[in-house]
Amino acid sequence: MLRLCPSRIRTSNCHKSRRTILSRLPLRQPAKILRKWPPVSRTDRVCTKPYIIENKSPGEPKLYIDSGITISIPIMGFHRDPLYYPDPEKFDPERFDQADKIMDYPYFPFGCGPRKCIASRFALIELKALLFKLVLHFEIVPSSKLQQPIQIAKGSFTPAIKGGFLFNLKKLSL
Ligand code: HEM
Repeated sequence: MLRLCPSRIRTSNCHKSRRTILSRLPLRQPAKILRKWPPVSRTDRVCTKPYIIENKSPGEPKLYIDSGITISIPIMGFHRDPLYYPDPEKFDPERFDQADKIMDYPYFPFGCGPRKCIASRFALIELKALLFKLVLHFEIVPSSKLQQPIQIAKGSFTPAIKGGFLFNLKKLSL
């Protein structure tokens, strides 16, 4: 049976008994940068039984999906759909601030269901630890060679920046 992601997917990082200092960031909130820039821009599922997606309005065709068909699920497309995220190109962390509304957003940078990223919690902790160390010891300055505004490079499976993500690290004297 094909199981597409419902729109109310989000990753939960909440595990109160295992809170650490680094994970004291708002746990019930998504990693906001992964909304606009999900490193895995799409995932897919193979349909194992014929499935019909019913039309939502009269006149709209039903969608018949045969077994064996691969469905591509555009994670980044959902994350940038103005239906759910007004002004989707804007990096606006505050848009997630109302915790009770988070469940209403399609947010699944780590995929969903039984084959969801096995390392979703590990990846967030790892990134927080890396960022923590970086901003503790360095000032991060965009390189003069960085093309701005940034554009997505073509031909890369994961979203990559055209020309490279070039920045300099200035060691802070503590
Ligand atoms: C921010 C970092 C990461 C993101 C956004 C990410 C995202 C994803 C996504 C979207 C999938 C497909 C899930 C689906 O189809 O429902 C996936 C699968 C997977 N990821 Fe990640 N991932 C990240 C980091 C990692 C890391 C650090 C590891 C390993 C140390 C990892 C291991 C895996 C594995 C093994 C799968 C396949 C799971 C399965 O097929 O059952 N990921 N990841």
